[in-house]
Amino acid sequence: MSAFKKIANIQDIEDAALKKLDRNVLDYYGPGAQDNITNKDNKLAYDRYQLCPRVLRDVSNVDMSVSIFGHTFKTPVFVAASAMQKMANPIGEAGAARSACKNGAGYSLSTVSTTSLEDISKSVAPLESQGHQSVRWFQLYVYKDRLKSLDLIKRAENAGFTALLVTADTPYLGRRLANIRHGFMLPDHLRLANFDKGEGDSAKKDSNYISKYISDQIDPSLSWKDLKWLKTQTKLPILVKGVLTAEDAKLVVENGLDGIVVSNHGGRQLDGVSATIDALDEVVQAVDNKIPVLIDGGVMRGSDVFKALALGAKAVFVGRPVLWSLALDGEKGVDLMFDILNEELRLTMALSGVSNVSQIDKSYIKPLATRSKL
Ligand SMILES: Cc1cc2nc3c(=O)[nH]c(=O)nc-3n(C[C@H](O)[C@H](O)[C@H](O)COP(=O)(O)O)c2cc1C
Ligand SMILES: CCCCC(=O)C(=O)O
Repeated sequence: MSAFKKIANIQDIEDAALKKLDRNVLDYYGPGAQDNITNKDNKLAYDRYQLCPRVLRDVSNVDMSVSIFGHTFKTPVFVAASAMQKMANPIGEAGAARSACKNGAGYSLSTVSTTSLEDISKSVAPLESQGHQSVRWFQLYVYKDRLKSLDLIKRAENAGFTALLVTADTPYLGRRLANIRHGFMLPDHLRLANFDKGEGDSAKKDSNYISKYISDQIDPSLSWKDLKWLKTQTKLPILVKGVLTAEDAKLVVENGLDGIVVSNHGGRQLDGVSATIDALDEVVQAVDNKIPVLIDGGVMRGSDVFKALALGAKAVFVGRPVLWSLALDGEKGVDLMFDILNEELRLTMALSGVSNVSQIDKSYIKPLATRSKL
């Protein structure tokens, strides 16, 4: 048997990355909160839906493009906002932003990134001048110091970001046991690049740096009235990230906000909540096509993307797969991730008998059948 092994799927990328990263980083990137139940279930839940393909349809051309807020993306696979990507690879957030741009995919940048939002825009500028389109969204944490958030919004607008994702599920950080046990520290050579030097330094006195940073800085009193106020402070559409119920989905619409990301933060916040794919249907029903609904959590395969689209998501974000891909090979690693997920989605669509995304609906999936008795 040949020892040669080619990376064939996202799990292969994850396996390779787990061998490369050190414990400080792995403890932070990998696990969910508490007992990791929701993080695991985000993935497993996709297997509880089966595909229901149609045959003998012309699938010689498959178009994976989707439109959101007037932008057409070449793929519904988007990059999720995750913190501190330079711990995975020195190119950090710019590697993922450039790869998303080349692939015509949506990109989102975390407030607590290790590359500034201005530098992200600079990193994609050469690609834009070659004709690639970069659609960049900014994930906003709302600080106790509102001026800090307002300043980020203005800078995001000026740097060409075209939507805000306001994270609603993190009034406090979830209990991430590996970080509590071993401590977690942003390595000394890195910093939270959207802020002046020294941001977060006082939290560094605490071994669980991130948890302390959030409790010092992020406003746990955030409520719907604050989001309504935020809406008056920017022309950018605001998506609420972290919605899991029909009730909250309706409130997003009633409060005049522009979109939803069905998310449990990759299982990193409240452990024990449902997998996101299981929450998607009720959110989509509640929203009744008034605003776009997107989803993240546990997406590892093109068929997972297909199932999310079938349940009404307009697009799907991937979080950890981007981090593992950066760890594997920087920007090229993320290119490989897109190649794999796009090819898997294209093939799932073709083998299901659909040639464009608007044809994908609930008739193409069903809950896992129980095995019939022989
Ligand atoms: C290491 C890491 C850091 C993250 N940082 C942020 C963040 O700064 N802001 C945020 O809204 N979500 C953050 N998230 C959550 C992601 O945006 C996304 O919801 C989640 O990763 C999706 O699940 P997946 O990793 O299974 O794809 C982070 C996730 C990870 C894994
Ligand atoms: C201050 C960093 C918080 C990042 C975050 O959202 C996460 O770790 O899930």
